Amino acid sequence: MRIDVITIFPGYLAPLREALLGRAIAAGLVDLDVHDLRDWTHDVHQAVDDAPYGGGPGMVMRPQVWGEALDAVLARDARTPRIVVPTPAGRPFTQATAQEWAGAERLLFACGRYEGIDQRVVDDARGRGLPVDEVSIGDYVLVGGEAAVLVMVEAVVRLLPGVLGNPASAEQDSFSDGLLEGPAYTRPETWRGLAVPEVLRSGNHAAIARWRRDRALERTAQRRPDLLAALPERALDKADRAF
Ligand SMILES: N#Cc1c(N)n[nH]c1-c1ccc2c(Cl)cn(Cc3cccnc3)c2c1
Repeated sequence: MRIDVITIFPGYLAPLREALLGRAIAAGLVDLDVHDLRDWTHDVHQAVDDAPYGGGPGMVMRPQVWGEALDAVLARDARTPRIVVPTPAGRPFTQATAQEWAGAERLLFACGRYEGIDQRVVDDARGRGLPVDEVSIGDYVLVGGEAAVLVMVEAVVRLLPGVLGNPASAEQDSFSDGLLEGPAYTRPETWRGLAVPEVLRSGNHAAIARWRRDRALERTAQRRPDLLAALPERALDKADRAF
């Protein structure tokens, strides 16, 4: 997978070259290029923003600069990317989104700042038949798109074959079966007077699986009843319903 990121703060994306993601890049599983939007300005001030039409607070990012940047970055690889534009007004980014994007050959993230990117940049890209996803990572307000891109790239890249040491981890993710993960434990057996649940030390794999499923159902019901309500009928078996 090729990932391109366009931003006015390239340094903000440095963590993408650390740890798991860094190893994926080193292993050739991911090609990452981070581009400075100001490389496509032509004035001495390298202006990337201007006042909003219709008035209002803040500034809006100029379409000319973004148009040139996107055209140039698109042309650097024959593969057509999904263009991802983080925005507070976007569709929710979920595990399902990450799984969908993990199948893409190429992702191009357009990181904006200020009050956002002139809407005509997205409209022009869509008008040329390019797939554009305007997404939000959650119901809170950030200062720009870079933090969102760090989150989304990690969520996607960890799903790529060969990235996680143990592929089962991704299969047993929270959300992968529609439920939150239950509690996890490791040695010692007792710590500060708190013991590991006995069933986990029983060696009875059926009982352990049942206990873990019950804890996942319990936690999901307590913390994310919306996820439970969204589960398809077939997702809960008779034992689940008895829980
Ligand atoms: N994804 C996501 C996401 C999220 N979950 N919160 N905030 C953002 C986000 C993403 C992109 C931008 C761009 Cl471009 C500018 N801003 C600042 C801003 C703040 C309030 C209203 N308008 C713009 C962004 C905030």
